[in-house]
Amino acid sequence: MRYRSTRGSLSANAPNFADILLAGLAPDGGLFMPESWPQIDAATLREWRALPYADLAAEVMAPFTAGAIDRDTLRTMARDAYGRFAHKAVVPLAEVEQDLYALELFHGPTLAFKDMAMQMLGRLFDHVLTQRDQRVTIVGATSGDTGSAAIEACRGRERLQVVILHPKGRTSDVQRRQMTTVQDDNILNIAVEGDFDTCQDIVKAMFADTSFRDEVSLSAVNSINWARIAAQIPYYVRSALALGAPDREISFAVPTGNFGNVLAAWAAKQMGLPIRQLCVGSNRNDILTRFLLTNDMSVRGVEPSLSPSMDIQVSSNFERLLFEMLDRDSERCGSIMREFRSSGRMNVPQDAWERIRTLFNGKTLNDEETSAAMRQFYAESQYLADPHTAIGLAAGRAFQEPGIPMIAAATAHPAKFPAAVHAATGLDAHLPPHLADLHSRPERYDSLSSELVTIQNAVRAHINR
Ligand SMILES: Cc1ncc(COP(=O)(O)O)c(C=O)c1O
Ligand SMILES: N[C@@H](CCOP(=O)(O)O)C(=O)O
Repeated sequence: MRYRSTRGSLSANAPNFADILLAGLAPDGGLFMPESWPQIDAATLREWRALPYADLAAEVMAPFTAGAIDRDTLRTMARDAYGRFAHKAVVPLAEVEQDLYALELFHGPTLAFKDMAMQMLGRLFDHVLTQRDQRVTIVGATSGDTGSAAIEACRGRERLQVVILHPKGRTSDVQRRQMTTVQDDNILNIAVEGDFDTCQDIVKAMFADTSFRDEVSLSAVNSINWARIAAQIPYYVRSALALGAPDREISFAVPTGNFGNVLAAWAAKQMGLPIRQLCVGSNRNDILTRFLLTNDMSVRGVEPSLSPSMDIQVSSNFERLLFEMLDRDSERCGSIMREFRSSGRMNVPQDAWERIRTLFNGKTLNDEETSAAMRQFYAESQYLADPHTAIGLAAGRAFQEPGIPMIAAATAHPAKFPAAVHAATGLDAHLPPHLADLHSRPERYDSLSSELVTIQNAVRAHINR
């Protein structure tokens, strides 16, 4: 499989999976996309019903890594990665109401769906870097969950230096401590004055600064890296098969921020999974749902909410969908994205917007509605949802159709957001034993302004120490 940028054409020496894993972002500022969509036929899908999760993940990812990493190597990595998960099904489905399911993606080491991909990414980086005898510096932006999952997956790996930028004071205490209490030498945490978009902009600016990018061998673990999306596709396949696909249609609801998770669901549809609806749930940072309703993609300031991991305005992965909806016209895609960057407003052509509307529905919940949904799911179904999951479940319920299972992505464990859970339900959500002493562990992080050179110097100092 070869890859191309959303802002460029497929060149003769187009990169393979290993190349794009290390590159993170395309040199022209676009996002990498596979040259074509692998197809899975119904007979194959039926055969996959019997596979354990790790083996299924290797099958689903193999066409994307073809030519760079073989199926057996992927399977070994996946067995190792998912063997550490706390639930033997890895991604269990809980029926919350009739035909409304929670797909629990939070049984990994850091209790959020990010572990699903990140546990694979840590191993993929190690494999490719060892083969090439190289080292890279990963700089990641987090609104709370990507950071700890990346740190957990990469800590102690000698070919990786990891710098994670989080918005100062805007994550939950549990989320911050999961990052800042890790003492491994190859990890640096920076609390940045600003919001998640500020952190994400800094990462993109570092990629645009080609001399810095080359100096530190910059790479990415955010969902701008296609490898993240590829590793998030298998759980959509697994859960749909568990409820009868490919012999019936399934719908998904996904709480959304950077648009990576729901894009993985859409990719599964491209590959042949019979997905009927894709519903996105937003908090008050509702740029995506506003766009779906009115074709208004205009950036407003990021506002703090009960679901801090979704406090995002610029949803990076939307560029991938736009590219497809423009029939892979990379010139048009690039010019729309550049204009969006300078004006804060995206002019999506009406026909592309209409195509997107046939695929996606959106629902926004403010904090009161999120709390009410958490309370209601617990009172009526004894399902304790974290605020992000509650938004996904509520969005799913809003668009349910009779006889079609609606699967909502349960993206975080309630114990990551104890204050919000307690306020909504009166319950205390306890951390599992491996994190039970989290609040007494010493923290270590730098606090810095959002100035690009300041952060670049901190990255240099970290890798040259
Ligand atoms: C718990 C949780 N739910 C939902 C999201 C939104 O996912 P995405 O950014 O892939 O849209 C995030 C962050 O990305 C998250 O951490
Ligand atoms: N919600 C994320 C934000 C970054 O998203 P990513 O999927 O692009 O890494 C977080 O928790 O950090």
